[in-house]
Amino acid sequence: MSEINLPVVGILCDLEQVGPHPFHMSGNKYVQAVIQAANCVPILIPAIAGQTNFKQLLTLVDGVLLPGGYSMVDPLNYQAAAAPHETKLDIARDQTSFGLIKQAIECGVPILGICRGFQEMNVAFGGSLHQKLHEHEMYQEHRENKDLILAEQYADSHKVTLTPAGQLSKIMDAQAINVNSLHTQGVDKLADNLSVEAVSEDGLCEAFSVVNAKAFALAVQWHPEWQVMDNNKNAKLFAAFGRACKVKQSAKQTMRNNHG
Ligand SMILES: N[C@@H](CCC(=O)NCCCC(=O)O)C(=O)O
Repeated sequence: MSEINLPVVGILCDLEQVGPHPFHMSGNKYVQAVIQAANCVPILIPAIAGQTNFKQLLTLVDGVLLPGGYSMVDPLNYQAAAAPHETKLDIARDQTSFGLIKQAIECGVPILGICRGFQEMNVAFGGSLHQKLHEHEMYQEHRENKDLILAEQYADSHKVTLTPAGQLSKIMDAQAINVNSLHTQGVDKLADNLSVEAVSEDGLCEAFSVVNAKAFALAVQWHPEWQVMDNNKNAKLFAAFGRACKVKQSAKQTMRNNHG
């Protein structure tokens, strides 16, 4: 019988076409990481953009997880040229994410961004992305080889150096870690209110925190949810996120007790 008073984490969905119908969905590895590594209860947040009252929705959760996703963040969101027509986009997720991010930071709700979620947080605060890192000679290959089995796609791919005395370095108790890499887009201009927490060997920003955030507000370009319980550094990241969600839950309970 699981504990009955665990914090609740909202996981943002993709809006994906399955046959003739659009579905709101997210990957099981994110759900499992919230359960096993953050010790929280996962619920899914539909990508309904303008139909969402973000303030009301955030009263229902103690934390927000922005997971990865195969679609690209629409470059029109950061005033870049329109993506080629064959690009897989998810406008509904983009718009829902941007609203969630800003409201979560405003309300001091812990937020963890992963891969696409990391990119969304940068864009939400006015940053921009390289649309195709592999077309820039300064960057190494950051995409996965989709011909390989999943375990090889999500295997460690390169090293990142953690910002000394940064939040991530403290959480992970490390100066550098090896990470997997499954992304086409990457940070170009980092938003002004974000602080670098990790950098790849080629200089690409791979993690950041929100400056002066009221609560946990971190994002990473890699996939810490992948077999998280077998990776003690990534497990520490989710555990820190879970602890922050527990603090938020307790604060909300205190508020309810004091105000009826
Ligand atoms: N589409 C973006 C982000 C890449 C990303 O999130 N990949 C993982 C998708 C599958 C998963 O959730 O593990 C880009 O390519 O930059």
